[in-house]
Amino acid sequence: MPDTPVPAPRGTSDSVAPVLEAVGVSKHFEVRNRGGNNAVVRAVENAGIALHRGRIVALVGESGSGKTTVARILGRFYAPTEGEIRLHGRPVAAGGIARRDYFRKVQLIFQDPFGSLNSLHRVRYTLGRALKLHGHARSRREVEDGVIDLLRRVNLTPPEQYLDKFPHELSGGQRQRVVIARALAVRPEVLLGDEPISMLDVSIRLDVLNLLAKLRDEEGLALLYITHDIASARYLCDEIDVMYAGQLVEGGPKEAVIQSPKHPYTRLLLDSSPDPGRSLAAGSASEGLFTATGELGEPPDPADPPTGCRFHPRCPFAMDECRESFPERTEFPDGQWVHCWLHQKGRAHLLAPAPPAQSLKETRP
Ligand SMILES: Nc1ncnc2c1ncn2[C@@H]1O[C@H](COP(=O)(O)OP(=O)(O)OP(=O)(O)O)[C@@H](O)[C@H]1O
Repeated sequence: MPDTPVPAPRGTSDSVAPVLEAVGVSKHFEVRNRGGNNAVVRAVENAGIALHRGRIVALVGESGSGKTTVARILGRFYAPTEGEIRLHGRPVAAGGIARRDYFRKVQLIFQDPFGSLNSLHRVRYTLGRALKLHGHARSRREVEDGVIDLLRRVNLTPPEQYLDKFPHELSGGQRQRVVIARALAVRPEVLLGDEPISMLDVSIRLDVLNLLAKLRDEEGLALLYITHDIASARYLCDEIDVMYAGQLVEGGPKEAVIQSPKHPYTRLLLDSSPDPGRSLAAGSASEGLFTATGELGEPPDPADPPTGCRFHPRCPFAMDECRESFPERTEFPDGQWVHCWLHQKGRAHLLAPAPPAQSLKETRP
């Protein structure tokens, strides 16, 4: 993996209105627990996320933190229990925007390229059908040209080599490119990628990340990139949002979040991954820092989450306030933000990193 991350386009997300936005969304699932009683899984609580043209937001968090649920709410697979989704500022719920129109603008890419494609259909049919369904090609010639163009855009070249392949004749990375091409056939403005590289061979992950970067830079797509892996988030994204047990705890420009985390949970994540470049190159995302639960402890049960800030039982700085209520958002001039009582109570200095052992020795009298 190269050292240099893909450069972010100029401008900040604050300067323009978001294409797609989740505003104060919660998702509660009603389930039956092991004892046969009704329970409510509080998968996402009052989350806000904004996706802008030509920018990629990473949503990171350990397994079960609610990332997929956020993507499914944004993709209109789930209706939020509370809050709303806005496309170009217009609420989408209750007839605001027809589902078909919505799916023309917003496409979701799943983790599993194997399960996402119909094994009985050749690439030509899969992509051609998507073009026809959305009215972007009619005649045989238009469909053929459109399919070839899509294959080129996802770097499956020469395209003729892929037209008549079945999914099982493609590698995992090629299949994921076909999945992305099918999403592009719709001409969306937003792509929601739910761990789009985690099931791919390590050797081809970087290619798919670079393809997503190209779609951002050259086509101005707004992207949500869901991952366990901070290394790939740092490589690809412009912003990183951190989710813990259904609550978005921190976010902002990626380097600000990585260099100067403002939430103890983000700090723990980063401390568990001293070299964020390593986990992408070394193996699967699940081998990265988020499964190092020995260090991070167990996440809470979403059917019985802790009160207040859900991180407080694992937080070394927990105060009474943390148990009582979830803090307001603290904003910083560079666009970084955090929900943490340390900042509300003037105790953020506790988060400052300890000086390295060497410099301690040097300054000792
Ligand atoms: N349809 C559902 N019914 C009941 N509970 C659900 C449903 N979907 C998700 N959950 C629960 O909501 C919580 C958040 O799940 P979600 O899949 O969004 O997390 P995640 O961060 O994407 O995890 P992973 O990284 O493992 O995919 C989990 O406790 C999960 O079990």
